[in-house]
Amino acid sequence: MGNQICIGFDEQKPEHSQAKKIDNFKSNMKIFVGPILHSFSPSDLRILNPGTIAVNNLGKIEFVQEGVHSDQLLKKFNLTSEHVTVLKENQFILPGFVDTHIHAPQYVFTGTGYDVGLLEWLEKYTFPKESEFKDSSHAHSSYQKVVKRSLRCGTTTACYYATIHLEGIYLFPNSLTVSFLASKILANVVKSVGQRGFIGKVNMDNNSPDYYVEKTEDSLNDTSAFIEYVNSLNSDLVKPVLTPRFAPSCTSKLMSGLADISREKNLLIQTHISENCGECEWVKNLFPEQNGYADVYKHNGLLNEKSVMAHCIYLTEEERKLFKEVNAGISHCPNSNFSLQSGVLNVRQLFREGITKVGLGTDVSGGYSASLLDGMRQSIIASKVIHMKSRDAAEENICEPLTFKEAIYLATLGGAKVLNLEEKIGNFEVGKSFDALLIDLNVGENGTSTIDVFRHDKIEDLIEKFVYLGDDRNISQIFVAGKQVMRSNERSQQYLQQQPELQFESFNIPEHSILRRSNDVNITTSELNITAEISRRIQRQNYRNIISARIRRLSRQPNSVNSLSHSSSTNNEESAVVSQRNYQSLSRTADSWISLAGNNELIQNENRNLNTTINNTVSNIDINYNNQNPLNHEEYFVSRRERLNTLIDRLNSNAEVFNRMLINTNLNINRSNIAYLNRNNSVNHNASTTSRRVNNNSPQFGSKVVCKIFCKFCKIKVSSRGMKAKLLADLKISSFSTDFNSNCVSLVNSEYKNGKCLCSICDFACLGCGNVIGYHVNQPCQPCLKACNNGHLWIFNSDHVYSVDENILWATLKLSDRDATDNRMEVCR
Ligand SMILES: O=c1[nH]c(=O)c2nc[nH]c2[nH]1
Repeated sequence: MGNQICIGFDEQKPEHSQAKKIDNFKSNMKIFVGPILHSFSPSDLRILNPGTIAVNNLGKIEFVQEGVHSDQLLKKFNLTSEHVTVLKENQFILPGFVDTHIHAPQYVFTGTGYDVGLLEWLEKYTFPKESEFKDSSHAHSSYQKVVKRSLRCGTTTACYYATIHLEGIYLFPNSLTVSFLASKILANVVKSVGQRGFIGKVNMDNNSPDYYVEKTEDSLNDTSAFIEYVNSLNSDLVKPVLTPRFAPSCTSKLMSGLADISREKNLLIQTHISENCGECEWVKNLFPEQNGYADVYKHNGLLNEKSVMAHCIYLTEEERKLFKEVNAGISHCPNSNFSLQSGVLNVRQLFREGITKVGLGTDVSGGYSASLLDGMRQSIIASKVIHMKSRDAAEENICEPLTFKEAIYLATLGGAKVLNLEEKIGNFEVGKSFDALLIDLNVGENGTSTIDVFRHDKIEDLIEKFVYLGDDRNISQIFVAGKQVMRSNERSQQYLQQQPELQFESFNIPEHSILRRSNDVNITTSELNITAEISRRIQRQNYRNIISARIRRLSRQPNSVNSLSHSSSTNNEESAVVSQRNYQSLSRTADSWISLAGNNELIQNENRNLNTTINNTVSNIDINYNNQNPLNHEEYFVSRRERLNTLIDRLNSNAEVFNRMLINTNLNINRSNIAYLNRNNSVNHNASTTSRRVNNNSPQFGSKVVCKIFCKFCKIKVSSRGMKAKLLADLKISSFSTDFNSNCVSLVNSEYKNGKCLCSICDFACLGCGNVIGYHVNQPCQPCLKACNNGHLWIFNSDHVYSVDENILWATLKLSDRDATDNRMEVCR
C-alpha cells in the first residue's frame, strides 16, 4: 500500500487544505545520498560518487547533483533528517530497467522448449500455450507470476505482449458471477503491482492455427475495446500498445487497420522483424510486391517513430537507414536470439551508424530469463561473438565489444528511448520520474549474495560486478514514479494473494444473456453453467470436508457414540436400524444441499461422493460400536439420535450456514497464516495505542454519511462505520476510512513509513481472503495528528473495497461509540 499517504481526510476539506497540500509536497520529499549512476548516451555513463538526489511527493526528481547536499535541501524545504537516506557502503542507485519486449503468457513455459528454431517453436510450444489464456483464472495466476518476477528483477517499465484474447470466462466458486477479462487481466495486474507498462492485445488473422486465430474485423474491434479498457484504468503508468504479432500472421488489412488506430490514438506499435532467416524468406514470399520486411511494415503504416521493433538481426543497410530516418526503435533480445538460434544482432554497427534508439528485451520466453541483468550480459556476449568474427576475418572495421557501461545504457535510457519515454524516465534528470533501483551488494552478509567485495574494489568495479554477477537479491529497493514497490516482505505476502478466485472484479449476469463473442459463437449463461459447476465443486468439496469433520468430532465427544460404546448392550439390530435411519436422513440432507446446485452429471458425481463419505463415516461409528459391544443401548441410541438429528438440523438450516462456515474457515486459515508470517517477520503490531490521541471531534464530519465497507475480493463486510475520504497530501486519492479496528481485518507485515509524511503505518489484510486492502496509522506524525481527521486511522484503499451508504450521518452515530478509545473493536460480520 506504499503509495498512500497516511491519514485519510474528509472530502469536505478545511479552508487551509491547499496550504497543507503544499506543505506535504515538501514534507514528503525523499533525499538519497550516495553513489548514483545514470546514462546520457551509450558512451556517457555518469557516476556521482557521492551524489544527492531529491524526489518530491509526485515522484519527480527535484534535484540531482554531485556531492552531499542534504543539509542545504533540508534547510530549503524545512525538512528533518528523517527524509534523508544515506546509502551504506557497497550500495548505489541506478535507473530502473526497461524491458522493451516481453511475452507475458509465454512465461508459463520459460526455460523449456529450446530444441527448435523460431517458426517450429511457435507452432510446437507457443501457440498452444498462448491459446490457454482464454481461461481467465489461468491468465490471472500466470500473469501475476510473470509481472511480479519481472518487477522483482528490477524492471520498472515493461512492454508486454498478452494474447489474442480480449475477454475470458471466470466463475467464482460461490456464486454465478462472471468476469470479463483475459488480456485485460494483464493490464490490471501490472497496475496492481505498481509497474510502469505497455500492454498489447496480440493481433493474428493469418497463417495461424485454427485454435488461435481471429477474424480481421474481430481483431480490430477487440483491439479498440482493449484500448478503451486500458485507458479506463486511468493510470499514469499503464498504457495500451498495438501488437500485430509479425507480418506472417497479419493480413495487410489488419496491419493498416492497426496503423489507423495508432495514428488516431497516438499509440506505440510493437512487432517482430527480421529475427530468423526462414521467417525473412517467408515474408518475401508472402509480400512479393514489397521491397523487403521493413517495407511491408512501412507500406502498411506500421514503421515510424512509434514502432518498437523486436530483433532486427537481418535488417539490410538500407533498412537500417530507413529505421534511422523514421526514428523507429529497436528492441535487442540477445537471450532469445541465442536460445532460438536466430542470429546475433550487431549493436556496435547500429551505434556506429548513429542508431541509438536501441534497448533490451528479455523476450520471455524465446529468452529464458525475465531479468535484464541477464539481458545486459548476453548483449555483451553477443557483441563479443560479432567482435571475434570481425577480428578473425580481419575486417577493416573491427567491431569492438559492448562495454558494461553501454549495456547499462541499453537497459535504461536506451529502453526509455525505444518506448518514447525518454522525457519521463531512463536517467535522473530533474523533472523526470524517479524510477530507480537501490542496489545492495552487502546481502552477502546473510550468505545470499553472489558477489564478494574486496578492499581494492572501486565504485566502477562494484557496478561492473553487479552487471556480471548480480541478481534480484541485490535489488534491495525498487521505485516507480517515486513510490517504493514490491518491498521485500511482499514476497511472503504473495502467498496469501495467490488465492486465484478472489482477485477479480465481477458482476452478476442475468440468465441467458450473451456473455461473449468468440469466433462467432455466442455463449449464454446456461452454457456457462457447465463451467460454473466446476467452480461449485470446490465449494462442495469444502462442504463435504466440513460434514465429515463434524461427524468425526461428534464421534469423539464424551457421551457420544464412542464413549457410550463402553456401556453394555446386546441390541445390535436396533442399533443398525437407527443408524440406517440416521444415515438416510443425513444423506437426504446432503442430497438437498447438492440439489441446490443443479442437476447435471458433475453434481451427481459429487452427490455420490458425498453419500459415500457419509456412509463410510456412519458405518465406522457402527463398526466401533459393534466391536466394542456397548452395554447401554438405550442411552446410546438416544444420544446418537439426538446428536445426529442436531447435526442434520444444523446442516439443513440454510445456505447461509455453509457460506458462513466457509468464511469462518477462511478467516481462521488467514488469521493463522498471517500470524505465522508476522511471527516469522517478528512484527510488532500496535494498532490501537494511538487512537485515543487523534482528533475525533471535528464538527465538519457530522454531515457525512456513514457507509458499510466491503472487501472487493471476497465481498465480506469489513466495516459498518466507514466514511468516504480523501488523502490530504494528495487530493486525487480517494479512499475510505474508519475509526474502529474491525475483527475482519488483520495487520500484516512490518510497520513502515512511506516517505510522504512521518506517520508510521502498517498494512492490513482482509481476513476473508488474505488480500491487503488498506493500512493503519500506528503512530501519526505531528502534522497529521493535529489535522482534523475524525479519529480515522484505518484507511481502506478504494481500489480494493467498495461501500454501501447507510441511512445514518456521522453526527448521529452514538457518542459512546465515537468516544470509545482503547481496544476499539468492531464485530462486523
Ligand atoms: O521471439 C519471438 N517470439 C514470438 O512469440 C514471436 N512471434 C512471432 N515472432 C516471434 N518471435
